Amino acid sequence: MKIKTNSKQLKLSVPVQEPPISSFLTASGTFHDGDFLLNQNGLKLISDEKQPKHFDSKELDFELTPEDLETVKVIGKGGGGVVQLVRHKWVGKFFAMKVIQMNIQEEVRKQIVQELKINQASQCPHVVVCYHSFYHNGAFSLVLEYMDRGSLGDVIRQVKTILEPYLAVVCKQPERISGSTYDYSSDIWSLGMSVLECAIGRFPYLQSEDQKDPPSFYELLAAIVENPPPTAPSDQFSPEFCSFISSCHFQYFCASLIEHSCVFQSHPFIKKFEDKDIDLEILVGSLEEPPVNYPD
Ligand SMILES: Nc1ncnc2c1ncn2[C@@H]1O[C@H](COP(=O)(O)OP(=O)(O)OP(=O)(O)O)[C@@H](O)[C@H]1O
Repeated sequence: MKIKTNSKQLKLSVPVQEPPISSFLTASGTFHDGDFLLNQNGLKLISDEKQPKHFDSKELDFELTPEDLETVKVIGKGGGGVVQLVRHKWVGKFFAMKVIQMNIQEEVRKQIVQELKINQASQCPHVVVCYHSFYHNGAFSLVLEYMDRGSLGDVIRQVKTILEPYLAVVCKQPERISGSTYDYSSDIWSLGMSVLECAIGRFPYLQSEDQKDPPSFYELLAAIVENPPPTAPSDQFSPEFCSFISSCHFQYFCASLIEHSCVFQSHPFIKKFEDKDIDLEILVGSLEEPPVNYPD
């Protein structure tokens, strides 16, 4: 007898085969990924000449090991892990320590390694300094410059919206990070969305001002795919600002044009306040609450 089968019903999803632990962790507890080595002594990069290059504590004139740090309190939580306020036991200096649990999934590990490499290599004065990083007891720890006002998100929670002149200065600073060869179209799109959120005081993909909870991942995905990209309301914002937000979308959807990008270098919105000497300290000074993460 011949049984008729529906080929669709026979589809099986095969679980992704993750590489064995030994492919990224040595027996002595050193995490490795290509030329990247990380353990409780810190980070090393093996150059082409196979000479390990040690990364010493950036800009610090004292030693920094995990044992030198004591936790004061937890100050934040992000997608990647928990952020603690820590104090150097002997010197008394405060740091923010981001602790990310090692993930067995290769893709997530690659992202963590990428973040660690970028943090380590960054020399930009507008990027939070990563003084040191460790891998210990199954977790990555990044010892970061402590920002006593928290993140831009923490500032918006207090001021609700940020005025255009300050946003222009903030945008001008990411420009300095990226330089003229910046070509991450999705990050340009994210910048546009973040700046718009700061300006209107709510997540741009929310349906209305009453909807306080951010959408779920799938709601967001559907909104991005099905709707035109959010724009700045032209009756509330300058033509330059509205054009800047639209340009960020445009750059994203026309990635090939990125090379010739004029978004950061010469966009009228960025240039508009250039000679006005806008000081972000005035924005920070206007916050009513004391520094959110200040030690008790
Ligand atoms: N260097 C820092 N100084 C002071 N507070 C910080 C510092 N870094 C992070 N925080 C606090 O911890 C919170 C979480 O930060 P974290 O970088 O883990 O996540 P995120 O950037 O908000 O999101 P994601 O993990 O998705 O990137 C921030 O919102 C902020 O309040």
